[in-house]
Amino acid sequence: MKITSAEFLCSNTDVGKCPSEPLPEYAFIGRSNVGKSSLINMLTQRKGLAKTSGRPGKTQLINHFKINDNWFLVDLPGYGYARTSKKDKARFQKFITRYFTQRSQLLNAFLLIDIRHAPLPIDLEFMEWLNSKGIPFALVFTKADKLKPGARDEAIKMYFGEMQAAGWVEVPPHFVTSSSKTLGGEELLKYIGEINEGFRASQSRF
Ligand SMILES: Nc1nc2c(ncn2[C@@H]2O[C@H](COP(=O)(O)OP(=O)(O)OP(=O)(O)O)[C@@H](O)[C@H]2O)c(=O)[nH]1
Ligand SMILES: [Mg+2]
Repeated sequence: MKITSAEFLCSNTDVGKCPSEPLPEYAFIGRSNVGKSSLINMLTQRKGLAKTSGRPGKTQLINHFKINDNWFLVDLPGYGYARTSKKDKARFQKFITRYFTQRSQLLNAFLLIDIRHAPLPIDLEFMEWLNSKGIPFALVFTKADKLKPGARDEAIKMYFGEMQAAGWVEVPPHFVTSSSKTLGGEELLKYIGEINEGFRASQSRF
């Protein structure tokens, strides 16, 4: 699938105020600084569309981007940033939880993992939580440019080995990306395109 148009629609903390059109939606989540906003810019080929920063904690709101006029990409705040105040952490957790549990058009979450990191408890907990809520998700190993190709495969193998040791019988679909070297976008967009098609086919039956 090709992205031909991408526009920023709105930012907010209230899921009730998110766009009301019943279009398929995909959310990017993961630790602060993992590269969520950069990946949205890479996929849409629009550099400044989502705000990025070298410092963790840049994205603070639920940001909706309308793609090809018929689906949404959503950039969310990261979790796990140690320097966020307790009050802000609780606030983020509240609106992110509401977003995931109430946004019925969310078809798939993409959980981003820095390819250099072994499974971190916070990521595994988040995966378990998504699973418990029945929210489908795929993993995106980001910053692949930081490792040589052979080391990437090894890192992913180790990651899945540890996930299995933590009790995951089936590992989720996964993608390997680099926003700075523009890698992995086509596969990810193909995946979204397939889900979009399934969604539209299921709707046209009624
Ligand atoms: N080398 C490399 N750096 C990257 C890549 N993706 C993002 N970065 C850098 O990582 C930093 C964080 O990127 P963001 O896209 O702002 O990360 P985020 O996950 O949106 O962060 P928060 O909004 O704070 O949660 C920036 O300095 C980016 O330039 C990548 O694929 N490779
Ligand atoms: Mg961000």
